[in-house]
Amino acid sequence: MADILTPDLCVIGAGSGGLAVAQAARAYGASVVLVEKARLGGNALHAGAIPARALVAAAAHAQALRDGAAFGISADEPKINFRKVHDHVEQVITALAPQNAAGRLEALGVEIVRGAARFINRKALSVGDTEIRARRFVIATGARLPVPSIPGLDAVPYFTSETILDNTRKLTHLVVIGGGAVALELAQAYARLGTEVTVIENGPLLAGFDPELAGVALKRVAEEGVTLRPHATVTAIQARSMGIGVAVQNGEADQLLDASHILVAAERMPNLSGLDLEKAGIRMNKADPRLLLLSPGLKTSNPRVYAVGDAAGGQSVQAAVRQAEVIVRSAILGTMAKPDTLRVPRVVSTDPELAEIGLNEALARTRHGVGFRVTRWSYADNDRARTSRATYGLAKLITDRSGKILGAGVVGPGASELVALFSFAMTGGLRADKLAELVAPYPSYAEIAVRLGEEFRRGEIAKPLIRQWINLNKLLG
Ligand SMILES: Cc1cc2nc3c(=O)[nH]c(=O)nc-3n(C[C@H](O)[C@H](O)[C@H](O)COP(=O)(O)OP(=O)(O)OC[C@H]3O[C@@H](n4cnc5c(N)ncnc54)[C@H](O)[C@@H]3O)c2cc1C
Ligand SMILES: NC(=O)c1ccc[n+]([C@@H]2O[C@H](COP(=O)([O-])OP(=O)(O)OC[C@H]3O[C@@H](n4cnc5c(N)ncnc54)[C@H](O)[C@@H]3O)[C@@H](O)[C@H]2O)c1
Repeated sequence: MADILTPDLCVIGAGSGGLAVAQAARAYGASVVLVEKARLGGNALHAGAIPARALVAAAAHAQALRDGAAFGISADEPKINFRKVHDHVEQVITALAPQNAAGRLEALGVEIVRGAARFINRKALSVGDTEIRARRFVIATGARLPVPSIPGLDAVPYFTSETILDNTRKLTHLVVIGGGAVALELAQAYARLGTEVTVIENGPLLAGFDPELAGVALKRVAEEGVTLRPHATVTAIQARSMGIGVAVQNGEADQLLDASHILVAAERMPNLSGLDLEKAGIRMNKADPRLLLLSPGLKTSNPRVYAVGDAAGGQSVQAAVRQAEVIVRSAILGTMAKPDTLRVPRVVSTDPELAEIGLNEALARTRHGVGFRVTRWSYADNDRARTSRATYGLAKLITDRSGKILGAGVVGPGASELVALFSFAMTGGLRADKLAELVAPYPSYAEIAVRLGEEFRRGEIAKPLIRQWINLNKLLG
């Protein structure tokens, strides 16, 4: 070994999670070594959130032209130049890359080591000729997409939810395997860019999201021409001289689709291969051996080693960033905490956007039985939505009987911004009726939060005890 480094903290992986840990640890004055085998910035910058959002934005422009007639603006069917759409996506990545550039991180005092890390024992890992003996380690190696075992899939070329973001060609008929957040937003984006799209999902579409809210998003995706097949199975894939045959079973019925391309957008799993975890005494979860065995505070079975982000089973940038704070406090200050996963917003970037925080109705029913209230407000009753003809949206506020906000869900324009507002209210411990005191610009989507507060209050006033109190006050003059 040529070099031996002995930092306070060694972070493996420079994606959203690893970068958040490294920067927070430097803020506490800890010495940090960051190991990265590919590009700084990880999935979100190069093959996830950012390129996907940029593609969705390009597709929204195409759709706006089609939807213009209702606003008195007519245009021909948009002409899509896929090469230029891809250039736009690349330009967005290039513009954001300096935030994660080596120079910026080094200026913060983070030492970067290039290469693939692997543990050599419980207290050290190696990267090429460099040995790193750190006081604490953080596995921030992200996720990978295991290929579903579908007969014939290995014999045809296919995109994954990451590689499709590099595509520069028009696709004729894209068959999407998977019906989660990533699948649906890419399906709608490709349909808007002129591709015929069929989504095949084993179970329900957008599983885990409030079905009433998800239904609003899915209805619009289907109305725009995406064929949605929930509870369907791809049974076989056949290479043909022209295109790809996809055999689908949906209940009793069998169907053979003519696809030009396939997108695999099934679950991503922690990327832990090549780390030699057993040499560090790091064990896997018995219930699901694809996952690490982790304490609530994200420590592995080796107390020197933590995991963050997708490697720890998180599935979003915001989840990784929340976990990073908890890990750094534990590793540097020795405090015990655990990330509150429910406080992390869950978002689907379809149009309309879908966003949830905290408990949704189904989770509230499981945890609180009948001891909770759902307050709704429709975008049809919001003046800003009327001006944009976006009246199909819906917001739901979930509270306990005393008005404590347990969660919120929104489907409609600006859903993720609105959910950020509810997140702030929950963090500040504001009760639902306090939302009525928010002074929102007029007309704005933020007024939906105010209306939910007023609606909640109206429900309270209707309670017999409160009515009696009001009447008593009247009698007292
Ligand atoms: C298409 C798509 C769209 C998405 N959209 C969103 C979105 O809009 N919002 C959102 O919040 N999330 C979104 N996500 C999820 C989000 O991108 C990830 O949750 C997030 O990037 C995870 O960050 P991470 O740091 O855990 O992992 P990553 O960003 O994957 O970083 C892991 C890093 O570790 C490196 N690495 C791996 N093994 C080693 C090793 N042995 N040695 C050294 N380095 C190693 C990798 O090269 C990589 O750079 C999306 C995902 C996809 C696929
Ligand atoms: N805007 C955002 O913040 C944003 C955007 C995208 C994704 N994300 C995050 O990424 C997470 C992961 O999303 P995802 O969509 O990649 O994964 P997911 O796990 O939510 O969905 C994968 C789907 O594929 C299905 N599937 C698996 N194998 C299949 C097969 N052989 N045939 C048919 N269907 C199959 C599963 O049943 C599942 O519904 C989300 O939960 C979300 O937190 C966030």
